[in-house]
Amino acid sequence: MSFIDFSIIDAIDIAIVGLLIWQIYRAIRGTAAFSIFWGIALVYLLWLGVKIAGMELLSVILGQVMGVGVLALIIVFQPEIRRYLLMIGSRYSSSKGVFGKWFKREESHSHSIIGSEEIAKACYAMSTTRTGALIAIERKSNLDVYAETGDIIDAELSNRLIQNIFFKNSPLHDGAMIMRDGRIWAARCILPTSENPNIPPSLGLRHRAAFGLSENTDALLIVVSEETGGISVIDSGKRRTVGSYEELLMTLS
Ligand SMILES: Nc1ncnc2c1ncn2[C@@H]1O[C@H](COP(=O)(O)OP(=O)(O)OP(=O)(O)O)[C@@H](O)[C@H]1O
Repeated sequence: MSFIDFSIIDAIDIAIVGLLIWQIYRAIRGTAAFSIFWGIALVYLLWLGVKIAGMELLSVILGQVMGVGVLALIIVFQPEIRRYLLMIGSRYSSSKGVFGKWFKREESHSHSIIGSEEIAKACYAMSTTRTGALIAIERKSNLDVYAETGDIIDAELSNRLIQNIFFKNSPLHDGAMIMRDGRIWAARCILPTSENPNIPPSLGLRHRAAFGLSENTDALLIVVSEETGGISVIDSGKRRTVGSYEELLMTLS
């Protein structure tokens, strides 16, 4: 009986396959790729059914379709695969290699943010005018994959330029601004939204996007609420509200 042969290796094997399927599901749910994935899964099930039923000709044809299907899958899912691999890379890469994950956060906290004064001035000004803003400051995790979703600016950091970007009528105001090495790297970027059920329902998509990036990377996020003018700093998935310019400057320095 095959059940008697069931070993710990088989259990690990099944667990890894389950985890892979779960990760694929998470990566593609809500996208057009999800429907394609289901289509292919159905063809695969049909192929298994046909094989069990002993229908030789159909089984050979569907087998060929499945063989070519793997290649077709890679082509169809190319953008998703690329985004996912980049996401994994940016999450786990650091100068310390694989183990960097455990060290980088602590290390990041000990460094002050370059240009913190200009950022704090801009955020405080936007808070008083209730201008919504979302700023992601890159640390060790590479944010290229997110910067690519928007427009690369690579401009010198200045209080006025930040305000100009988030000014309501500016074509760049929507989405997030990404900062790298003390420069404004990109604007109008789309960040992954968090699905954490513990985020207060009063916080909308801007805040959820900040939580989402913070959960996936070690970036420091600043959110200025358009609704309340409140400033939040989100770091390692934890939000801290900041009441004054001095407090924000202290948090960033
Ligand atoms: N995934 C995302 N990535 C980047 N920016 C986003 C994302 N989703 C929403 N935003 C930004 O957030 C804005 C909508 O914010 P929304 O009002 O839903 O959020 P909020 O957290 O309630 O913030 P506020 O307090 O400013 O209203 C959008 O116009 C867009 O600029």
